[in-house]
Amino acid sequence: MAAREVAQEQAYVDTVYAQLEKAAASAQELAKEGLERGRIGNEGGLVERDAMVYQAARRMATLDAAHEGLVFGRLDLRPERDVPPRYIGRIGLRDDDYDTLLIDWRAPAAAVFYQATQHDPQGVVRRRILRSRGVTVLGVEDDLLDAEAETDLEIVGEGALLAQLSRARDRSMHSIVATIQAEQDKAIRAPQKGVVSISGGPGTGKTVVALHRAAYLLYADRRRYERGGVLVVGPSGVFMRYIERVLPSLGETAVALRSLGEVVDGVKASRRDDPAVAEVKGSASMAEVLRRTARQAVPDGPGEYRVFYRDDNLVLGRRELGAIRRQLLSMGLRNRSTTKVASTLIDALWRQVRSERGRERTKEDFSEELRTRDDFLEFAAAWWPVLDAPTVLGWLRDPDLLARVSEGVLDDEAVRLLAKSWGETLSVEDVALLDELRYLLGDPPLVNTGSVDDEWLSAEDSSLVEVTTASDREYAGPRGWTPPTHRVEDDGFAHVLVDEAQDLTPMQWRMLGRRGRTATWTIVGDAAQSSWPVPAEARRARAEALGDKQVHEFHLSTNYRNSSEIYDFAAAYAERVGLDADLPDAVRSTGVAPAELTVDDLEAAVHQHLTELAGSLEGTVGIVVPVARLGEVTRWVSSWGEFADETGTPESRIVVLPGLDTKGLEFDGIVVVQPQEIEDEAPTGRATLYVVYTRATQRMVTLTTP
Ligand SMILES: Nc1ncnc2c1ncn2[C@@H]1O[C@H](COP(=O)(O)OP(=O)(O)OP(=O)(O)O)[C@@H](O)[C@H]1O
Repeated sequence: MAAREVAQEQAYVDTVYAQLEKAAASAQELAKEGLERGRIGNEGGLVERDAMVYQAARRMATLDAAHEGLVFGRLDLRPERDVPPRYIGRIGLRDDDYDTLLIDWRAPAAAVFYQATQHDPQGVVRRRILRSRGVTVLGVEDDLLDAEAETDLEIVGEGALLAQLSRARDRSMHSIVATIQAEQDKAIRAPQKGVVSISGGPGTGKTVVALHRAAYLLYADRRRYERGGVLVVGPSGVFMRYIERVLPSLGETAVALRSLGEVVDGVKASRRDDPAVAEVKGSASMAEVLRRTARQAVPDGPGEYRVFYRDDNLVLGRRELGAIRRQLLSMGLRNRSTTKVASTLIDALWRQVRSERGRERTKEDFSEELRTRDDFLEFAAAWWPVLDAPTVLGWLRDPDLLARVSEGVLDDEAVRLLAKSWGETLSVEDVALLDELRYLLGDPPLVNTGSVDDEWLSAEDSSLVEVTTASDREYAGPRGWTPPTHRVEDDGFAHVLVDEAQDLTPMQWRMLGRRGRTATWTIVGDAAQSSWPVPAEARRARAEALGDKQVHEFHLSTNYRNSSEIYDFAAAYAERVGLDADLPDAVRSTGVAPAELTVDDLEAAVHQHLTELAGSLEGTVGIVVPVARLGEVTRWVSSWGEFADETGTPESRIVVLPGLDTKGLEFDGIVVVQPQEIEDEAPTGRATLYVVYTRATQRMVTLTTP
């Protein structure tokens, strides 16, 4: 019976793929036609070409992405409705007569696929999930939702969800379109306005649900979100690589995926400060410290200007210059005031002109003379240069300046920690400080480029070689969307999605808030997994970032990641150490409890258990270590030749990583090395260890020396 059902579905799926081929061919045709238009050689042709090539590229990207597992669902409704079965897929497709062949999973007509339950079947008799590889249907799994309906439908399989959850994990997250659960679907399709806040314990699908929500929004209001951009922010580069395939696999690329170290356009940081330093740099007090810093005189700038004018010796010394600086700062952002510097200095100098010969001339004469003097112009430029944020952040390396701007805001210990924290490269925590300074300083005034723009647009100019088209830029890679410039005015997005939000520092909330002033938001987090030690301060910063937007709360209550044995162990730990954890139900059991072992020889034990897990599990294995042991354990593992092919790259099956870096990730097997040390490493070490204990899908071993 099962084989017969599969064969029937295969016939339908074949029809859909044939239509997909046709759609792809017509998209290519459109691209070709567009390029032809570009050759006509007038501006209209170019614009049309860009629009057509862009549309075609978007269509092709969507069609390409949808290829794998294109058709994944079928709904049979009650017979009295007398409608043919509905097929649900990654994209929508119509046949040549414009009849629906496949419904996009995000379309209203597909909602019932996710929301119908036995308790409330909503007219659905049978929900069927098709399991495929490439274009081949491998099997079907059915749910009978309405046993009373009179039909001759066959029921096959025993639950697509459990089959999906038991699969071996690789290093990337996968889309869950086929098995989205009803409570998850509600969050995905939540009203677009304001803020959707999704909470839930470990493994409840917060991340994957949030990403499907981004895809849903792009579907529901493509114009708005594609134009304004969707920003997805996660804790680390490793995490962003883990999730980066989900949206493209749903056909969506108009999304900027950024880790917290990459939120500021053009900046990339991955180094993390020590927890104690991170606490200082992340605290809201830093906003005041930076405000004062951005008002300081340029540290190596000139301290005096002298000029002899007719009979007068005119001098601007430190005190006068300080007053002029404050006056300029009161007039607007520092960089924006560059245009007012010369005239303000001239005003101050003119007030010193007292001699008769000096006063014979007008102020305009005086001004004109100064503006042609090289020494004056050089002085003005050096005294009030256009400042970029990294330069000003660098001022804080000077202990005297740091002490001056921190006075009364940071305590001595915080100042000491900051003073020795600055490294060769920016840390993740520095990025939010940098962003704060960008806004305090302002963009420099735009230089007038005259008629350059007009020249660029001239299609007659045969020397004009176009390097990229809009579609090249958008579809260049998985992290597609970028703002048009690095200027603060282009920082805003139409939607901001924050994952692992419980870890954001107040300064990071400020940074994101500036990107989402007019945006809708999705915020995802679990307070018990927080590694930020001052939650009340972060809550205030979050509220400020969101302003008066309405917040819609959603809660997820089932853990789909961990086996129940592993999650019971983690939950018992959370209770024992007093974490106020949101404890979901874990639905899948393996019959294998985690092993807590005390060992004499740590290296030999890691080797033994890694060998065992890597041998018995098909998917990924993580070795989680205290930060202080990262180098040592990494050396061990790379010296064991048998794992050489499976370690060493970001895609490897076996990875060694510190506790904090496991946030958001999952592995089939986990070896936890010295859990007590992980707990003791930071004030929030218990939350970190709880995160570590909730990463494994199948097996977990903890190793402790006596
Ligand atoms: N409806 C579903 N069908 C299939 N798999 C699912 C479903 N919901 C969640 N999962 C899987 O459960 C795992 C956990 O999901 P996810 O990482 O999104 O959880 P999370 O709540 O963000 O976890 P954490 O807070 O612990 O990082 C993933 O492998 C995800 O694919």
